[in-house]
Parts: sequence; C-alpha cells; structure tokens
Amino acid sequence: MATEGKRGCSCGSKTYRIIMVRHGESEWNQKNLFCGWFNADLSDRGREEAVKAGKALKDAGHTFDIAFTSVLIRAQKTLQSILQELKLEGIPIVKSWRLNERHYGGLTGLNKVDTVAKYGEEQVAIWRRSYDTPPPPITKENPYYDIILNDSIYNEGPPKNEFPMFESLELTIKRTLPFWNDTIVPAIKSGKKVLIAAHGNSLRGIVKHLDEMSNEEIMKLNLPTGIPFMYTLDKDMKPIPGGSLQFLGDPETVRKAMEEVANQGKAKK
Ligand SMILES: O=C(O)[C@@H](CO)OP(=O)(O)O
Repeated sequence: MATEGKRGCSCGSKTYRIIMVRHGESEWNQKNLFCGWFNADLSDRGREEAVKAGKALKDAGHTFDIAFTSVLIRAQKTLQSILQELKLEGIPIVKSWRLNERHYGGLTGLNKVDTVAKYGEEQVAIWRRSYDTPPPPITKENPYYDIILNDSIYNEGPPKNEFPMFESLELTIKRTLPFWNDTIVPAIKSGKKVLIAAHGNSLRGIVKHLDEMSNEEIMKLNLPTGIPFMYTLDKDMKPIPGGSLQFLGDPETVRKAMEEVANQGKAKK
C-alpha cells in the first residue's frame, strides 16, 4: 500500500529507479591521500569491491540501459567490472568531468592523517565535509599541479580558463547538477534504467540535491566505496517515501564501511 510520506503520496503514479555507486577503493584511498582530480587507479581491494558490486546488482536482478561515469579511471574501471558481471558491456557509457571527484586543491597528494597532525581534526573535517568551505587552491609547487592540468582526460573539458584550482562541495554541485538535470534526468524520464559510477563527493552532491539535505546534514554523510545504492523517484525526480539512499548491502557492513571513510580524516589512535 502506498504511504503518505514527507513528500506526499506517490499512490499509483509512475516511479523511476536509479542506481549509483562510488568507485572501489583507489590506490590513493589505500594510502590515505587526498586524491580529487588526480587519476589514481583502483587498488586490488577496489577491484574486488567492483566485482562484488556487480555480483550484488546481478543477484538483486538489476539491469541497465545506459551508464554514466566520470573521466577518472577509478570510476570507469568500477563501472566496467560491474557491467562485465551483468554481461552488459555493450550498453552506452557517457563520460563527463562533471561527475568527477571534487578537486581537492592544495590538499591533493597530502596524507589525510599527516594533514590532521598539522591542521587539526576540526579543520580537516571542514575541508573534507563542509558544504561551502573550499580547500586551499592548488599551486604550481604542488607535484600534481601539471600532471592534473595537462592530463589528456581533460581535453574535452573543462576549458583551461575555467579549470578548477579547488572545489568545495558547493562548487562541485554547481558543475555536477547541470549534467544531472540536462543529461541524466532526461535518460531516466525516457524510461531507461540508469547506472552512475562516480565519486564520494560528486555523489554526495546528487544525494544532497535529491534528498534536499541541509548543509549541516550533508556533512555527516560518508559514502562507502563499491557499495551500490538505489533511489526510487517520482515523476518530479523526488524520492518517494522510503525511496532514498537504499544500499545493496547488509546494514552492518554498510555502517562499518561508512565509518571507515569518516575515520580517514581522524588522528591515528
Ligand atoms: O581524496 C578524495 O578525493 C576523496 C575521496 O576519496 O576523499 P574524502 O573522502 O576525504 O573526501
């Protein structure tokens, strides 16, 4: 029976399912380095997580008509493994820098625990999870400045004069949402089953938008690597009651994986 929720009744009306997944653990996640727009590969564990995500989706009977991902290899490889498990390697894949991880600016390449030791847990939490406080800009002295700016994965955009030197979650949302609204939503509304393989912070941006979370609420959300999650949306692309952020995993595993991500920015005990 349809229920009356915070967003009203979806009784009998058409709903849409969309699945999203943060990439599996990357080599830089494993080393606990701020990564952002650096094109780190998956770690062995990340590759396993991606295969597991594919199996979980297969076991739950999901299928897809189109997939969206970023221009970063960790998200693309996660997507490939999932599609291989589902035997859906042939579906169209749309890649965009707008789904990239948030640009970590001057923190790129720094170890998260060392950064806590230098600036304190509170400052690092603000840089990692606040809505509108950006990290410091990346400068030419950063060993990854040229590598990122000249990486051919950015040949299709953003234009060099708009290339970010840092991004807060707010700025990340500003470039991710147009892609959500103009490209992903029309695919969903046309009846296509959509999969998005992206990143912790670009996906937090989409989740914040869908769930109309406050700037404070989104601070507490840490998305685990490689665990797919589903939204069931109404015709206005609002989650139906009970249709928000449903992970395909047992709640205890999801809780621990989220805690692990949160703890990456805490002092070592
Ligand atoms: O380093 C990064 O790019 C991101 C995601 O891996 O880290 P955080 O969880 O600290 O935002």
